[in-house]
Amino acid sequence: MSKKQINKTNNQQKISLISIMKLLIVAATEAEIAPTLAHFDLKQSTFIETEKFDVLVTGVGMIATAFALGQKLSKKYKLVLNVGIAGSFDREIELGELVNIAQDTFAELGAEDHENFISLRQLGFGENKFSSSANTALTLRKVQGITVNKVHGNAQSIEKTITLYQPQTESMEGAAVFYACKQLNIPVIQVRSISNYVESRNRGNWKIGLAVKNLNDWLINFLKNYEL
Ligand SMILES: O=C(O)c1cccc(C(=O)CC[C@H]2O[C@@H](n3cnc4c(=O)[nH]cnc43)[C@H](O)[C@@H]2O)c1
Repeated sequence: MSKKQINKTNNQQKISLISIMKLLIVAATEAEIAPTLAHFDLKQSTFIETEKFDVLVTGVGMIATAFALGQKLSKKYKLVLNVGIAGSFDREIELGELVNIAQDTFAELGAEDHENFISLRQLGFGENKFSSSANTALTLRKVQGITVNKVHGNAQSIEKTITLYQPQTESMEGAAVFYACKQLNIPVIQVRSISNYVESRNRGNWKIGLAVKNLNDWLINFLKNYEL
């Protein structure tokens, strides 16, 4: 075989290896990852492919996330990284702090029983709590999250949710990403930047700009150091 043919074969092998070992970044909105896309000179789109990683922008909420992952998640990804902003129940976590969501629970899946709530698990319909599963070493605070359809903004419902789950954070997608990755046995991590406290709704208190900046500073650094 000539030197040229050997190089060609090696390049083909490299390309096929890359295509089966990629990282998939999952975010709900383009706004949450816009600085990272700009940094790597990537055009905004709902699905972006690069040599090292792909980016999937799902839309907000569990249904949009499940649909988008149903379309794009496959065994060619060796790791899924769910990123975004989130609310915190825990006042020890500062606004703008990044957290590693170690466990995430579908908080609203179940049945009301008068004043009480019966979880999906208690009803006997399967698990409602899912875990981050990657070995990737992250030096971020590990927290327990919940995933909701309806962002909390009422003192009474916040109290009930704290009693039920003792959560530290909430998002609208995390548990759906963990669930999809578990179905395909793909390692997954979720990193969120805290934009607001979970409290009686006061949008003026949210620090979205700070949370998005800190998230993207971290993500750009992670991607620069990420090896296939
Ligand atoms: O208004 C903006 O400029 C803006 C920029 C980037 C993102 C947003 C969002 O509203 C993102 C929605 C996204 O945020 C998560 N999130 C944030 N706080 C909470 C919360 O307290 N409870 C639940 N989810 C929260 C959620 O995952 C949404 O997908 C706006």
